[in-house]
Amino acid sequence: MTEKTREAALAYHATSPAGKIAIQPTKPCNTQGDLALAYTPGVAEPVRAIAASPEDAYRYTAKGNLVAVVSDGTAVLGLGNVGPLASKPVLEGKAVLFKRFADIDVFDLEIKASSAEQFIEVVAALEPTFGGINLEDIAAPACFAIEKALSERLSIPVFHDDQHGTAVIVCAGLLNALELQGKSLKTARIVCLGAGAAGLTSLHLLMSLGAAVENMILVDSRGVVHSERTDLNRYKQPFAHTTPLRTLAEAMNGADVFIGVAAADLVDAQMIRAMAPRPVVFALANPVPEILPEVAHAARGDLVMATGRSDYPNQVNNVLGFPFIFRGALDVRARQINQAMQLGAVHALSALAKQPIPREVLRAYGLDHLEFGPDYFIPKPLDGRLREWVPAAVAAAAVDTGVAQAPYPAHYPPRPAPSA
Ligand SMILES: NC(=O)C1=CN([C@@H]2O[C@H](COP(=O)(O)OP(=O)(O)OC[C@H]3O[C@@H](n4cnc5c(N)ncnc54)[C@H](OP(=O)(O)O)[C@@H]3O)[C@@H](O)[C@H]2O)C=CC1
Ligand SMILES: CC(=O)C(=O)O
Ligand SMILES: [Mg+2]
Repeated sequence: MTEKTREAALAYHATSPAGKIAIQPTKPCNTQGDLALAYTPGVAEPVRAIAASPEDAYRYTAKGNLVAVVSDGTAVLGLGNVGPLASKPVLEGKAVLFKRFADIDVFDLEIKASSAEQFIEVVAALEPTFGGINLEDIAAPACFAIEKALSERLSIPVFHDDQHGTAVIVCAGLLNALELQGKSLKTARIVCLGAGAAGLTSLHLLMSLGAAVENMILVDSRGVVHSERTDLNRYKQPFAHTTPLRTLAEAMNGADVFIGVAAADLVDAQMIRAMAPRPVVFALANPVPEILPEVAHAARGDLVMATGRSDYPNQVNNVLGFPFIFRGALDVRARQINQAMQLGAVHALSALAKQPIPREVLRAYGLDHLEFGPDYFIPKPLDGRLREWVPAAVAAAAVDTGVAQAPYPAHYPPRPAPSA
């Protein structure tokens, strides 16, 4: 990051009021009469109603449109375990995006927990407050057990954004990028650098779309994940093949796809040159990718590329997922966000990228023209059509798979065909 950008980012956050989000009332509270409704004695009426019928919480409180964005600060972007307090700008950022893109209200909750069990207890105890839980920036492997325990205990959706949000966008982006390169997901040789929340879950969702585990090479901080390693946790083990490959450089030789969800500057031009013809390079670590686009493009002219950032073309980032996936899930009161709902989002995103781009989207990005191609194979976050396309696909899949507790909303676009 340049010194100028660093200063601009700090000034942006420090401008009064500090931070990025505030809470505001939704009902008038200006007169004695308003006060008597908002607070005592009037407030006792919804209290009585909810005590008698818990479902009424969705009618009389903000619960149904309120999501907790929760972190323990153990894997904040690619900056590592910086702790819960330092995760607050990221969580406030997620809150802004939930509100800006999907009109969902958020409390950001930075939890100082001494163990995964304590973290689970704290979050589980918050269930009455929220319509859904978005776990954020919790390191693997603890994130897998935390999400599983909370999903089993709670009857509201629990969604680890870095796992499933990222996986949805990686899949949507990769389907389109491979199409542009004339390659198939079934036969593509995929190298994934990063065997944590984002990496492992992206590989699993890619497999549900037809990618073959035998074509995947997983790489972590100790090199290639292979069958002779004795240090692998149970989440990495399914990807441990018998192979002579040991280093990232060896793994990249002949690869069709590189997915980087690890840390900054781990890939060099030589590795990119060693990939197969017409490769796909997703360097998704934030804030600094595994390789910068200018370096990768200089290495060869036949690649298509994405990063996780807003300042390059093709932003493969979970911002395209979590606001819209939760919008669809909340609107049908889904009990969970299952794989069918995630795949609904994948197909909606990849299809939307092939539609002509409205003028207001071009304007927001200062562009005259853009069409489906190497510089545009995933929708842009400021595209207002995301708010229609993705929630509709997610809500339809929730209804079809029986996890919705409310019907497909009447104000949504006409129902898309059931997801495959
Ligand atoms: N663009 C997007 O939308 C998203 C991007 N990300 C980015 O992906 C990265 C990982 O996030 P997440 O999965 O949540 O984090 P985790 O902590 O769960 O996983 C990090 C993984 O990266 C590996 N790793 C870390 N440093 C290195 C290194 N120097 N060389 C090789 N591997 C390394 C770790 O290896 P080991 O297992 O050996 O410890 C681990 O497997 C971050 O940079 C984050 O910003 C994450 C989510 C969304
Ligand atoms: C985008 C995001 O969630 C991350 O980098 O962690
Ligand atoms: Mg994250």
